[in-house]
Amino acid sequence: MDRIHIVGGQPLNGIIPISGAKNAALPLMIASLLTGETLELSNVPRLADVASLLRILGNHGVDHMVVGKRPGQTTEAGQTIRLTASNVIDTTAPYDLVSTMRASFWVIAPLIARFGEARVSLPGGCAIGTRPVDLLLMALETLGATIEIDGGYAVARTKNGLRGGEIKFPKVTVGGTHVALMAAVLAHGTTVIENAAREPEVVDLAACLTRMGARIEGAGTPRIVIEGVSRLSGARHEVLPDRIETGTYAMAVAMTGGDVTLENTRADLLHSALDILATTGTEVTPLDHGIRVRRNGHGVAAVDVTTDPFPGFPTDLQAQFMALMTRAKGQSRIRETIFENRFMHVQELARLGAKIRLEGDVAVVDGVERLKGAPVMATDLRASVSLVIAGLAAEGETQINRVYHLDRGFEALEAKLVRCGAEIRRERV
Ligand SMILES: CC(=O)N[C@H]1[C@@H](OP(=O)(O)OP(=O)(O)OC[C@H]2O[C@@H](n3ccc(=O)[nH]c3=O)[C@H](O)[C@@H]2O)O[C@H](CO)[C@@H](O)[C@@H]1O
Ligand SMILES: C=C(OP(=O)(O)O)C(=O)O
Repeated sequence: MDRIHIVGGQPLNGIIPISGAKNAALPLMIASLLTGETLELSNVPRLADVASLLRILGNHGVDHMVVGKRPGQTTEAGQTIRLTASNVIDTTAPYDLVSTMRASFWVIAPLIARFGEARVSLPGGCAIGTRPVDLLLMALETLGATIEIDGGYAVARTKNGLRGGEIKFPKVTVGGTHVALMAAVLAHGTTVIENAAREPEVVDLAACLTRMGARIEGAGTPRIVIEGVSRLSGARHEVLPDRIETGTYAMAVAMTGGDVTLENTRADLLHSALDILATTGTEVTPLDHGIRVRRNGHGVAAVDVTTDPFPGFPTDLQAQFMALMTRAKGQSRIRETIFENRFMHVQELARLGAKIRLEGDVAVVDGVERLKGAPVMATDLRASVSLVIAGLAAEGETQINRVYHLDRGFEALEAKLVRCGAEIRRERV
């Protein structure tokens, strides 16, 4: 298993290109199952999760083609992938493929909507809580699917197709909203989703589905109304920038000091995180095609944070923000409200000298003057990158083990950081 070595202490200066969003690309790829025509997605990030999902879609019979580079295109440009589900041969998504990744479970929605049946293994994904799928299944049942759990699989069936209905989510769920949307676009009649997730990735999926001929209103608000259509067509769609990658590098610059322009991204995708970052004393300037992040000389102020569904502070940036707070001046309280077990980075940050104590769903971080490099273990995707951020500021060498988690969500992490002056390298073990 690969290891990452970081020698901390260098400020970051330069340009970091931001990739397409993993959490948008995955549901968009899954949406290709809704039509027999070709869906062309551009700005798709080169990530392990994308490769895993291509395997899952391939198993259903979806053909894919990665389009070659165009003249003038840099290596930083995301890939363009054409997906064609004209010949779906299998509506089962098997355990060994689905268990590595949460989003793969969402294939259940287009499969039941278009083919009237789906047999999908219960999912895996980052071990940050129990992560049930009851609300996803409730949404499908509301639209008329019958569901049973059989041998670790969710088996969904419908005799005469899905029917529109009123789906009321008792809590905000991103996956639930994606599933409800993908099922409702091909259902007979009108579906209303109440308490829908407002995340930009939901809006991106709705935009793509609309291009494919779906009739959707209200995406980005808590109430989405979908008028089912009998068929969808192919379309071209560009995956939106990754707001979590954007926030991660912004926090890295706040941690090390320096001056970095994050290119091909949008400040409006992560206002709450950027506002919090500005309160820590980091200069954040939205630009036309990116965001400039600067911190020179002054230290980082301690700020309290509570994670919340969009537009609140994202849980997927909580670990990175905690890394930043380990060196803040004073005490910060970080409350995690989305996942019950998303503090696995705490004990690893402690190896670097961080002072953090847990009080239920709150991590109390007392900023220390300096961190010292040590061997640490990556436990999940965002926890892993929080260790990278801490390592970039720690004295001496930090060695991060189990980095395959990072490869699920961060494209060319080392290359992007090295170009800005970081001393970071991967050891192939
Ligand atoms: C691939 C992807 O896009 N993953 C993101 C997605 O995960 P994911 O879609 O899994 O997260 P959800 O928004 O569904 O989860 C929110 C909360 O609802 C709970 N819940 C969810 C479904 C359900 O059927 N029952 C239930 O109780 C979850 O356990 C959690 O406590 O949104 C999360 C919250 O922004 C992010 O951290 C993940 O990065
Ligand atoms: C938790 C995440 O991914 P997944 O939902 O795939 O586990 C994440 O992207 O931070």
